Amino acid sequence: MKAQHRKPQIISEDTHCQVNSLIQRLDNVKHIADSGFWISTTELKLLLSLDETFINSLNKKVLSQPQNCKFSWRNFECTLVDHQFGESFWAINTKQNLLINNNDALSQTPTYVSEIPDYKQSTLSDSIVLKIPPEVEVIPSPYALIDDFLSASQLNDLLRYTINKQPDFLPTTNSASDPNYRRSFYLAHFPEFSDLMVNLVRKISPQIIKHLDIKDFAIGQIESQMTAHNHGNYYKVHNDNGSPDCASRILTYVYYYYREPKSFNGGELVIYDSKIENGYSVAADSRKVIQPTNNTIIFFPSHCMHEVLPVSCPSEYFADSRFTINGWVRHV
Ligand SMILES: O=C(O)CCC(=O)C(=O)O
Ligand SMILES: [Fe+2]
Repeated sequence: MKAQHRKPQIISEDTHCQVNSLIQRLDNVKHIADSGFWISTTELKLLLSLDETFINSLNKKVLSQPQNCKFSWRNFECTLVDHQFGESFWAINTKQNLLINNNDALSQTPTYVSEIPDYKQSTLSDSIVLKIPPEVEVIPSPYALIDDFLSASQLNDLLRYTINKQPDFLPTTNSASDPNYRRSFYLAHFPEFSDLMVNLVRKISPQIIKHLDIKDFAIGQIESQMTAHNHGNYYKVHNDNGSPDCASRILTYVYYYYREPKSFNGGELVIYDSKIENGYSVAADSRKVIQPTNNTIIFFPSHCMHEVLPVSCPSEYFADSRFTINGWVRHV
């Protein structure tokens, strides 16, 4: 069959205006969704150009079934969130994984999600049947990495110092009741290098705080510890400010170093994004995997869930360990 060539259609001025005003309207809705502002039913009617019949049925729904009262409009979801001064208020969310009957994709007819049966039972039929897997908002975890943090001679001295201190390293403990939560060794007292590291971290923290978009805070104490992860060592998923004595930790830093050539594998730092579950911030499925590269330092918010994957260090020599100086920037 011959390919059919069509003349390109010339878009009229009128169509052009309609397209522009549609884009403007969708942008406005997205703006409200992104800002998290609540809007009243009257404002919603204007914003989405909803007709009177729909608003009447929506108001009925609000009265009869205020829980889980939501409806879809294009790729947005409007959810009833509050009543104030006799007015209903709505939050708008952008839908992520929309599974939608294509015929309806352009329809502006809103659909009550609460009228749709169970998600699993839904089929794509002629009627408006929308999906909606339970939507979970994932909050990405930010981090900042700096390469070549110490000079070559500082790194060299630090390595020599660390290896000489092997007899003073102790097995780590953890506030979790599970004794298998963490396996590694630490040194609490190393003034020759903790002062150096804490001073550098104090100097750079204001920039990091800005970069990570962390709400500005007055920097107080900065803690530091030296750690060694050898064969089979790890640290399971945790955050660094979950117990009352750690609650003022805002920023975590981890400086990585080791003897070259590198004689271990694994030991990646995994930082999980967050999601809210039953009012608590928990680890989402999405994560960033950070290689513990020699002479790099990483910063991330202390509330983010993270873990250290198991280290394989065939020689089992202490000197071949994955070493860190890590710690926390507290608010005053
Ligand atoms: O060693 C690392 O990469 C992270 C260590 C850690 O999470 C901690 O000490 O709290
Ligand atoms: Fe940690």
